[in-house]
Amino acid sequence: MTSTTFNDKPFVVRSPDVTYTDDEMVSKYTYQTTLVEGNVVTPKSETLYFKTQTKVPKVGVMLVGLGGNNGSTVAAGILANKHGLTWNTKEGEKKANYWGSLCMASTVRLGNDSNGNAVNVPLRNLLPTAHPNDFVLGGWDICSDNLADAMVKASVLDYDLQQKLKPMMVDKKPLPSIYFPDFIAANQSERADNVLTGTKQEQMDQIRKDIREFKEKNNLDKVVVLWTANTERFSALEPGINDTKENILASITRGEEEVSPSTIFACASILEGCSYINGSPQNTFVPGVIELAEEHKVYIGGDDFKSGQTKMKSVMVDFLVSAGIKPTSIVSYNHLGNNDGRNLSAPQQFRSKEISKSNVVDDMVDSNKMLYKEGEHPDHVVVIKYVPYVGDSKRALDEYTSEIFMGGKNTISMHNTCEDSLLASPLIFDLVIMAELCERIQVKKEGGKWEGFHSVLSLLSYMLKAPLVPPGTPVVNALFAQRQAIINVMRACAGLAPENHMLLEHRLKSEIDGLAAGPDASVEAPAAKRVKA
Ligand SMILES: NC(=O)c1ccc[n+]([C@@H]2O[C@H](COP(=O)([O-])OP(=O)(O)OC[C@H]3O[C@@H](n4cnc5c(N)ncnc54)[C@H](O)[C@@H]3O)[C@@H](O)[C@H]2O)c1
Ligand SMILES: O=P([O-])([O-])O[C@@H]1[C@@H](O)[C@H](O)[C@@H](O)[C@H](O)[C@@H]1O
Repeated sequence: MTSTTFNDKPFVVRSPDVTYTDDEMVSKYTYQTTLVEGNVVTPKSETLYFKTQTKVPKVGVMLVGLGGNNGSTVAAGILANKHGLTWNTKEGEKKANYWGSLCMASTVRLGNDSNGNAVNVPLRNLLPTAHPNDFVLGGWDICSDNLADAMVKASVLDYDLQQKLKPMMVDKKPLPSIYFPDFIAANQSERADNVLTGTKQEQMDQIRKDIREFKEKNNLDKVVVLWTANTERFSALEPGINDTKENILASITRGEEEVSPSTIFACASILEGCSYINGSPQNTFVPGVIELAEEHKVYIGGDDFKSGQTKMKSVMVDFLVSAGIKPTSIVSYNHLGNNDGRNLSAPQQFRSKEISKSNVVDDMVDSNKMLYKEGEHPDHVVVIKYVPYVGDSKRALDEYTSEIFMGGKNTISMHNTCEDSLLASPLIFDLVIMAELCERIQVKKEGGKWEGFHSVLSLLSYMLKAPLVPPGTPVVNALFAQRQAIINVMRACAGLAPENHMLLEHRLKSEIDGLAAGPDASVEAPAAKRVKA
């Protein structure tokens, strides 16, 4: 009976297709796909080379909305883990961890040992990745509260832990931010005491200056900027205003009304060469911003953290449809009482969220034309109510009704208490870790030139409700397909075949050669050292 083993040490790949130097690794990879033309199917393969810079840089993270529930919880989480804090609760002592982070707390099957046992490793060990404990955190908020007060106001963390963290957070204050009242709920105005003034151009220039000064003051190799501020209303897409990179920058210079704070933050980040990630549902990435990112070869990713209720929906619908069961009605209700919920109680902000929560089933439904006719889709309703008493502890109630064999019906009802910030904060770590890693990866074809991924970093989709993808490419929402994409790209960079789950070595009568340990299994992996990028 084989079993699984766990190994958290960095590994070295012994292969003629993988070379290591002091600061990079290069893998030769055969990328295999299948071309379908009518009823003719042709296996295709292309030789690609992946080059990964293996020295982990010093990373700064600047959060827009640093003083919010997510922002203050991210700050608290890093400090608690960095200092190895424990704290008392009525259930006993708790210890800081990064649970809920794909990179920091999930494992992947690396392969089998010579006895056929599966060897599982931390996902983050597939390649050298940044560690959140090493992140230098900063950012902006329209509210001037210091992070200790913000943490208390958020009421997310246990009291004893808050008490231990307060001294470390009381001197941390968000930078003043861009505030255009029309883009978020009017009920947010009372907290807007930390705002920039001046023209839109002057405010963008200030944000750019903030990024440069933060990088210089902390001796950083790079900065990643991430929006976890309030959900904005959608921006109207207007030719001449935000349709091209030239027009969006000219619109900012002219002070066009329709340019949102989040779009200005995105442009500022791109112009400073910083990856920018949108954790909220608004359409920050108007066409002009995407063009600007492509021109500057900067990564952008979004939209809207996929943290709890929607994450479960992307699993449930994938399970049902891939089992040949036809969901016909999906009703998603939740109530929450945090400031996010308060902002979402306004119609335009709710509409932004309704869109991102609704589109998550489209790809799975479209994939099965045996269940759904062209254009047919389940009834799908999203309801969000603001109930102050429950705070950050969002209560999600979902009902999935499906048609099954021979006219039967199946109904699945679910109650899911999502501690929203404790589920979203680990995703913020993952988004930054993966965006930073992708900045260190280049790909080329045989005889081609090295280049990065497309500026729209769709590999981040696992963490997001409404994945932004390169124009004209497919959106994948199925959660485990998204996870496997991350794993297999990391495996390709390491020179390893994609995980195919076939396990033929356990399914055939005869042994499969090549499983035995190689001539020198004691080769040490090159230690990943942080130096200036
Ligand atoms: N599980 C989750 O928590 C989850 C999941 C998906 C998406 N989101 C989104 O993440 C965002 C943050 O969620 P939260 O619970 O932390 O909300 P929050 O209201 O507690 O925090 C938002 C913060 O942004 C600040 N802010 C608003 N406009 C700003 C601006 N222009 N510049 C800088 N700061 C600004 C607010 O003052 C506040 O401190 C929301 O848009 C929410 O929809 C949250
Ligand atoms: O849990 P999830 O669906 O991924 O995401 C959450 C929503 O359920 C909730 O309604 C909203 O207030 C949060 O901002 C977040 O978007």
